[in-house]
Amino acid sequence: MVLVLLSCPEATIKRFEQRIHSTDAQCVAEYIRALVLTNAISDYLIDEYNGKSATLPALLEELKKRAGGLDENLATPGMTDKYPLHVVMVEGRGSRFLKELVSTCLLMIFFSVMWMAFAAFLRKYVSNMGGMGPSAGISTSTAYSPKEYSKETPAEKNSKTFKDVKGCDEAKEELEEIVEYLKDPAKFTRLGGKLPKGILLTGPPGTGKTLLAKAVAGEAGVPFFYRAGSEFEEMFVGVGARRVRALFQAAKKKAPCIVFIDEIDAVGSTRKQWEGHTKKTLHQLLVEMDGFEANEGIIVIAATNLPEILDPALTRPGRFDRHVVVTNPDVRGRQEILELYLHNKPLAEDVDVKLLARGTPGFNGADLANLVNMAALKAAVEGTDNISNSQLEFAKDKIIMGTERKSFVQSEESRKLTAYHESGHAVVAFNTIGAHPIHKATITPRGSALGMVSQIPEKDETSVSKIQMLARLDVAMGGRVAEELIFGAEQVTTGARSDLQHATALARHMVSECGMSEDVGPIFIAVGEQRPSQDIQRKIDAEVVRLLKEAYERVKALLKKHEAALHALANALLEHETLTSKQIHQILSPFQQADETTAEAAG
Ligand SMILES: Nc1ncnc2c1ncn2[C@@H]1O[C@H](COP(=O)(O)OP(=O)(O)OP(=O)(O)O)[C@@H](O)[C@H]1O
Ligand SMILES: [Zn+2]
Repeated sequence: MVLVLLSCPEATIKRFEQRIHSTDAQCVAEYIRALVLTNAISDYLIDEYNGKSATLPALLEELKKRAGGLDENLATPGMTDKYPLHVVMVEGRGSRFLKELVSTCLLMIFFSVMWMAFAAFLRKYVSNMGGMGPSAGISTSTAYSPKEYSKETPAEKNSKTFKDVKGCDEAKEELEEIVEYLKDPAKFTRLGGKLPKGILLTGPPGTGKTLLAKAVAGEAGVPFFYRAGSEFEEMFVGVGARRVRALFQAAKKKAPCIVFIDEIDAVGSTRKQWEGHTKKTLHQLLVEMDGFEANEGIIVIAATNLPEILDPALTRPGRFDRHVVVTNPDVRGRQEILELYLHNKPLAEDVDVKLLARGTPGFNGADLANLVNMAALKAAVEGTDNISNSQLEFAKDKIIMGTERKSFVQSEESRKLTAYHESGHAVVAFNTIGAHPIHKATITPRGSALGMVSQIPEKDETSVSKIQMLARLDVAMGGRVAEELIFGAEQVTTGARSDLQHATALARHMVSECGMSEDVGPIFIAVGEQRPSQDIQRKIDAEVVRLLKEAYERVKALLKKHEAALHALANALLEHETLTSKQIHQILSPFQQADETTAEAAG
């Protein structure tokens, strides 16, 4: 039942007479009450009685009493506000009307919202096209129009300088000249200087290419226009080209300035030529590059991780003809980057940035920034006043291996097996000439690994000797051999899969790429490239197997000899879970000394 409060008796009358609500007794009563309140009852009665209204006053009196009590003024027009009429709508035709009303309203609202959303989408899309012109009736001031670009003067906002980029001194040196030019183009060209229009920064992701481009703009104090190549990619033909045009129009107004196009391979790759609109975008970019003089004060810097797939048209003289390589930082660079991000953070006494830099080979600038950030978060969560070595180590391991799986329940046998496996790697590394020093061993599961032994090279390696390669093979075998030695050949697990994968790849590399097998000879056969003859392939396979088997045998002999050390280390790992390089040395050194004295005694 729905109760509706109406202060308008006319509506009640109308609705009753249109028979759109129930006609049960209660409703009839309300109808009559409304008739009385509006004085319409008199007309009604006159009609009913064919104009005979003799009985009217009496009847009226009676109805008035029933409808509104005995108030004399009740039927007076204008009193309805004082006496609002409550209409009771009973389930049935009345409620159906209400339902219809509500559903019609809802439908109307739904369609209006849909229409508005569609209109907004259309507006945004069309305006993104970079200006259909006022004839289209849509504003051209979009994120990509020259107007917006010129509003964007990041010279003030972009406070990056060369001080914020570490570990790529050579790249910085090469860009120094550009900074000098941008500071005062007139002076530079007066002295006969000639500059490239376009510079291509190449190198792996996260090495600071974007940062470097920003620093050039920051050093010279000129505006920096940033666009990612993918932003020029659009569904509609011509949109990308228009955006390129808008970008250069804006840049010309702000010269001297830097235009930076990140991931230029998104528009300039040879692999995308079949896509018509990408071709148009690339063409527009070439037109723009050719369209300004080298001394106009615009330097276009583009970045890519994949220079080899770039369309040669882009790298032709007069376009991106200067290439600057930004490499992953070496150990000194890593230390500088770590110091840069750590300098404003409180550090515990035990933090050794140099060691941390040594322990992060392969990390790029972005990884190192991330490492420091993660360690700071960890310190905050643990509520310590400063960042400690263990927090930095935690962050490093997390980046290398994924998150520690502390909640992971491991059976005691599995823990024991992991402890011997990792100790196997460590004991071999400790006793093999050419192996990297051990940095840490742990049996805390992390990512997909149940444990790990990490080694740190003493310095960055540019080339690796055969003896070092063989040592790596041996260390990789250490885990599996220890499992077999302690638990028996039947009990070995799949845990050594990645060790074997690594060892096999290494052996193949030695044989087919580094000329480290006499049988195969000094030949280079890159995987997947020219197919060697079947004869050579057979030899390579045989040599790979031989190297692996020999390593296996060497390690077996070594671990048998050092079995006591293996037990000691495994037990320590089971007890402490993680051992530092110092602890490992303390455990293993006495055994080594004992071996030496027995050897001397025997000799
Ligand atoms: N050499 C470096 N010195 C200082 N910080 C760096 C360096 N390299 C990277 N970073 C940090 O990593 C972040 C990401 O680097 P950036 O975006 O410049 O790398 P990129 O080479 O352009 O990567 P991508 O190729 O993925 O675009 C930077 O904002 C900065 O915090
Ligand atoms: Zn292993």
